[in-house]
Amino acid sequence: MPRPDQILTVAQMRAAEQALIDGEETVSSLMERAGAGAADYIWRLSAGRPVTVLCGPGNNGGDGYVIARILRERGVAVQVVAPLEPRTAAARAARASWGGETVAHSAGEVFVDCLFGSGLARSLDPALERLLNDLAGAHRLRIAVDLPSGVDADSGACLNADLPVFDLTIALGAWKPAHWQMPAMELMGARRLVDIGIAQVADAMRVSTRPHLAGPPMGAHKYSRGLLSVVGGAMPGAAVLAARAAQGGGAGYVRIETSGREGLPVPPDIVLRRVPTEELLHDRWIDAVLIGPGLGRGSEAQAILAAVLERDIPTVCDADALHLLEPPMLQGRTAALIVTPHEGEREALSEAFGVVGDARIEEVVELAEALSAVVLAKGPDTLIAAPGTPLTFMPPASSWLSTAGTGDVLAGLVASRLAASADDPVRAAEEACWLHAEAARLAGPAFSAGLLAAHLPQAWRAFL
Ligand SMILES: NC(=O)C1=CN([C@@H]2O[C@H](COP(=O)(O)OP(=O)(O)OC[C@H]3O[C@@H](n4cnc5c(N)ncnc54)[C@H](O)[C@@H]3O)[C@@H](O)[C@H]2O)[C@@H](O)CC1
Ligand SMILES: [K+]
Repeated sequence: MPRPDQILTVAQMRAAEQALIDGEETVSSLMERAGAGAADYIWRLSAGRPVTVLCGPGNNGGDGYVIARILRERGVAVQVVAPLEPRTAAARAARASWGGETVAHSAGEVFVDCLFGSGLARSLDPALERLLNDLAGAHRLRIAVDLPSGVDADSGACLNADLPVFDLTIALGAWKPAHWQMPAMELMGARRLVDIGIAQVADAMRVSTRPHLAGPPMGAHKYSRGLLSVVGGAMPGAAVLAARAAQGGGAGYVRIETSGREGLPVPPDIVLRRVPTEELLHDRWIDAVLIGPGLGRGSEAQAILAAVLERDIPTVCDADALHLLEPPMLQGRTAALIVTPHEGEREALSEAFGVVGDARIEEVVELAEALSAVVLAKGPDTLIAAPGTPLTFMPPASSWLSTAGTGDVLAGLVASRLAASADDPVRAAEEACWLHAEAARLAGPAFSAGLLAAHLPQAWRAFL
């Protein structure tokens, strides 16, 4: 049985389809199944309203003719707009079985985009781009089949500057990377998947599914639930915020260690340890370390980072630490390392570690290899990469997370989950993202980072 969370590149999708065609299936039988699955969604959503289907020259267009035929059989008034003749045998057969006329333009209620799917090879020429936008603008409800036309399936790039936004995108057979990547994701509206019998592909990428988190067992104590040290630096507020979040992430014992002298607004339930740099983390019970939020970027900060990494304890590096990290600091390390860069930090890391990829997805994967670390590349389309492990895509979270300090909260959460389960850093990163997203949902619109952290205890309820 395929997992509904698998994400396939165009090449993997073609190979998986070919495997079915080498068996009992034909392109036409797959097209019939894909079209029927999409037609079901469209029929429900159109609720008796007339439907316009825009059909392109390839098999995505073929799906469109199947959808048009099935909707007409169910009594829906259907118009087909076909600016290009079908070019594949299966699409020609689907057009023949539709049998109806085609029109040059249509306006009304429901628009279905079957112009191009995963076979899009270049940007839409101006006439097609205009037609697509005109039709989308002339209908109330917009549905894209497999992918919105104009989107590159593998990278999530938009090949045209001006593409319409859809209410629903119906993915066929399996998710493609574009379904979970910006900027394409922003065009898709809600996403639904139609199963057409594609098998599970070995080493397929996946979209993260909601985890189940266990509460502490009956015999738990603060050390068994994980001891986390947050290393403070020049700007102590960020470390305190991260430590607050870490408490909400489930670690049993969260402390801040600092070699600085600055006054820290540390709440009474977070232990503060002031020690010289060479004595940082001198406690064999420490399960995980977080370093970076508020660390600073000077030579002192760099010395602290080097000393911390040398301790070879499971570590999360965020913020300033990502600008200071250099290959020699990781030599000889065996403990887990998680880095949590946003776009700018990821670019800095790529430069420091000599990583050059063609696209974000490849670059994140290569960065994980170069660092021998889990890379949590955060943003509206967060990716989690680890050496030798298929890439994980996180479903999008609230866009209200785009405010100062939410990265410190996420770093605290990742470190907290790592302290609780250092044997599986990918899982720790994933769990942290889910808690972060759920807390954002609960905190409502326009929240501050502090309020986000304050909602973590309630966020847990969604995963217990
Ligand atoms: N291959 C299969 O077995 C199945 C494919 N399915 C559908 O088929 C789609 C993929 O089919 P195709 O590979 O035919 O791809 P498309 O339907 O996306 O179209 C590709 C065709 O358009 C041309 N083309 C690409 N970019 C163009 C541009 N900018 N302007 C003008 N022409 C352009 C290509 O040369 C090719 O002829 C999927 O997205 C899905 O909707 C489904 O029917 C299920 C079965
Ligand atoms: K499409």
